[in-house]
Amino acid sequence: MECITISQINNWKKNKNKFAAITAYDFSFSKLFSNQGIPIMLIGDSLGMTIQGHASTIPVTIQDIEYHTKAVRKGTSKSFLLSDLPFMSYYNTKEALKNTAKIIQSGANMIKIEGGKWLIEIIKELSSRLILVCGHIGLTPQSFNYLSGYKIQGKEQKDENQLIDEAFLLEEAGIKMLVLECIPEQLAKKITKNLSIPVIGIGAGKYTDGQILVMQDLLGINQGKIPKFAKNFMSEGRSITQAIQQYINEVKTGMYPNKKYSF
Ligand SMILES: Nc1nc(=O)c2c([nH]1)NC[C@@H]1CN(c3ccc(C(=O)N[C@@H](CCC(=O)O)C(=O)O)cc3)CN21
Ligand SMILES: CC(C)C(=O)C(=O)O
Ligand SMILES: [Mg+2]
Repeated sequence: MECITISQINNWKKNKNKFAAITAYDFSFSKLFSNQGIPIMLIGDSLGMTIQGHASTIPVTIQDIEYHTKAVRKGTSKSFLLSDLPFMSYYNTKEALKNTAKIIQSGANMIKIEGGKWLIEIIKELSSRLILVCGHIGLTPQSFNYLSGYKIQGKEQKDENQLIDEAFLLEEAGIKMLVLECIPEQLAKKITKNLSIPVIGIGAGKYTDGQILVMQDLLGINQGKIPKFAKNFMSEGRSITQAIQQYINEVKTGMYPNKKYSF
């Protein structure tokens, strides 16, 4: 089966076809999500919390992401796979290149890195070598300590301006996709409209080109603190496949995320 490509994803943005992405960490769920028509799966460093039971994503290693990326790739030849580079695995260009190689060789189509301005040179190097890079700004969980917890970002005018500037800078440096996490809906709308690359939101309201959720949140498996934006699609007695269909449908029609799940 042919794999979804970045040019297809670009077309979805152009044609205003909203798309639903989901995190996946293993073979079984990868196969199920892919068979249900999920076009993009993220091997997220959230696995440090959802799979390993840590209190943050900080302990996740490049070996962990390699292992899970390989498992997820075994489950699908169709879905576009995006893998996080974990904490401190891209602190300079050399480390970023070395660790990107491991992840792409494990089966990822694109890598994702968290941060703004400081990443410019690294993104330029990676994209000049024709690596697909996804940015991630707003709430960046790898900066959990610096941010004093998992909180909404971009609420003050100056933070809003900084996020807009960073989004432009990252696009200019060469990212081909951007994740916006936990920011006000109107700010995400502005950024999405003004970038030519696809923007995926989580807790960023309904105007982004795509949505992503952590699989344990949308399948009601998360027994800890549930973020405001996370919707349990397993309610009303649905099966897992029905829940995934419901999620895809609600994203495509703009039903999710409504006000209740946005900032
Ligand atoms: N299961 C799970 N779901 C996630 O979405 C997720 C992870 N794990 N781990 C990595 C990060 C951490 N994330 C989080 C975690 C908590 C909140 C949270 O509780 N936020 C408050 C915001 C409070 C505010 O500033 O208004 C909320 O009520 O949603 C948000 C994102 C998102 N990611
Ligand atoms: C929440 C998403 C965007 C992520 O980075 C992860 O799952 O690690
Ligand atoms: Mg992540």
